[in-house]
Amino acid sequence: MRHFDLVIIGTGSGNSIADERFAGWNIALVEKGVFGGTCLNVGCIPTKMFVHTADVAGAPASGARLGVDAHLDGVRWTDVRDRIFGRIDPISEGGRRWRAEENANVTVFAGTARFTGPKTLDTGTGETITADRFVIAAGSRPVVPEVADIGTVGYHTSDTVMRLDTLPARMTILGGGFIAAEFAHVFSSFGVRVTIVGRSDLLLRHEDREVARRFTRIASEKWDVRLHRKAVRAERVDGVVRLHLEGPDGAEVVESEELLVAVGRTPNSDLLDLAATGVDVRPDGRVVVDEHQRTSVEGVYALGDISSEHQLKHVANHEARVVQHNLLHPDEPIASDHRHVPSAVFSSPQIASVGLTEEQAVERGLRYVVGSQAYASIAYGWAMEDTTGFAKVLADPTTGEILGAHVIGPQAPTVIQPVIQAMSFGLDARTMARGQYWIHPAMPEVIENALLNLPLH
Ligand SMILES: Cc1cc2nc3c(=O)[nH]c(=O)nc-3n(C[C@H](O)[C@H](O)[C@H](O)COP(=O)(O)OP(=O)(O)OC[C@H]3O[C@@H](n4cnc5c(N)ncnc54)[C@H](O)[C@@H]3O)c2cc1C
Ligand SMILES: NC(=O)c1ccc[n+]([C@@H]2O[C@H](COP(=O)([O-])OP(=O)(O)OC[C@H]3O[C@@H](n4cnc5c(N)ncnc54)[C@H](O)[C@@H]3O)[C@@H](O)[C@H]2O)c1
Repeated sequence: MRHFDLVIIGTGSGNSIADERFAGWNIALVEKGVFGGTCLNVGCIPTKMFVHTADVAGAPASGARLGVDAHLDGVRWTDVRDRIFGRIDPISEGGRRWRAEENANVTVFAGTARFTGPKTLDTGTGETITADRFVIAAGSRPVVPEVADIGTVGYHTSDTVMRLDTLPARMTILGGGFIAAEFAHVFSSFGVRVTIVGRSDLLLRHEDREVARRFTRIASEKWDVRLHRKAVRAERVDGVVRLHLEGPDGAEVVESEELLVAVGRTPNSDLLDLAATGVDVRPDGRVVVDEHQRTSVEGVYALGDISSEHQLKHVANHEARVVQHNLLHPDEPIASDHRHVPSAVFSSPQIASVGLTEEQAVERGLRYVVGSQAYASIAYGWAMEDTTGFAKVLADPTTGEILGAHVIGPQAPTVIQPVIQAMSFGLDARTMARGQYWIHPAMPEVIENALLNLPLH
């Protein structure tokens, strides 16, 4: 049985660990799918390439009210798709080849890994290996809900929907979270009629409620948004998917050519037989790790979607850097910093968030004040004639410590970054607002004004 210094399971964020400092280590990489993981192949990167294209496709429609009459002649779907994956696929293949052929100390196994004993791994290629150390970076996969006959209709998930052969006339999206919001924007901008079916009362319900309400209202004006619905059965009749729902008004059916399932992602821990090596797993499937990303077994680390409460690439990258350090310096381990994890939804409008929502501040019994600012009342937002965007900041009324920030509107993921910086480095709201120049008339003035509007003592 071959023995390695280190085995890394998953080539998403795990693939970044083995840099030149590991040149003297004998390393195995095990990957069951496409090299490079979710973000590169089916996640952040292609979705944002589609989102940018959708923003361009949507621009003519928004020009008329500013006096610019433009017309969208069409979207060449297969050209868009092939341009995007024509750029992505070679990166994935190049990364695989580099590891497999040019890294003398790395062996790549193309198989589904599974533990068969303590620090003993079946690589799924016919070879079982052992190692002193393991990194479990096997990510997550889309959940498919229990809806009768859903398996028979040829539904899509985010793994497959970006490679459709043709654009459907209509698309039903089951789920009301990140993926639903982003793909609704993409496909509707390309001319697809979108219906979103959600279980709860709001889209993006984990966002600050005011933001989720605003987004749900805007979404309902563009898309057919059906909330408080339970999908009970699916069927495909003459090429049309019929999704049977139960809702406040009883039974109803939504018809479309394609169904996209986007109801969350589950950690891939169940594929790994982790009990065989003694690694503890939570009831929700996440691998248990401490602040140093160490699992319950000495020398075995986990990172990213398989262990984190945040299924976000910047978190997985951060944790990979922590694991990298701790592998090299096990006696001086560093801890992951999960204090202020931001996130963004690249829909239309865009949303960004960091820290506590108002609901979380209430739940925790914290004293807080809110400063809000509409985009319409800062110069650039006014110039754009934006009518729906706003930023809100939550702070401690006495110390001015920033507790959270939520932005919905143009460039939200960029506009929020100074608040992430302030929170990370302990800058209070007053100092942040007054202690620096804010370029006039730039979009971050929406943050400056939200800070100035905080009723601090
Ligand atoms: C559509 C979509 C859009 C997204 N957009 C964003 C975004 O804009 N911003 C953001 O921050 N995050 C985004 N995310 C989330 C982000 O992609 C993930 O949080 C991140 O990629 C997780 O990285 P990871 O390394 O933990 O897992 P992954 O990148 O998923 O890597 C895990 C790898 O392990 C492999 N694997 C699994 N099981 C086994 C096994 N048993 N044996 C061998 N190999 C195995 C998998 O094939 C996979 O390649 C998006 C996700 C999706 C689905
Ligand atoms: N921009 C980004 O950072 C980005 C983009 C896409 C995905 N992601 C990551 O990927 C994860 C998965 O995305 P997602 O949108 O699938 O999950 P999500 O957790 O964001 O949203 C899932 C939604 O589906 C709803 N739902 C669950 N079961 C349902 C059912 N049976 N019927 C109808 N609705 C149901 C939930 O209430 C929730 O609103 C996200 O949580 C996020 O961490 C991030």
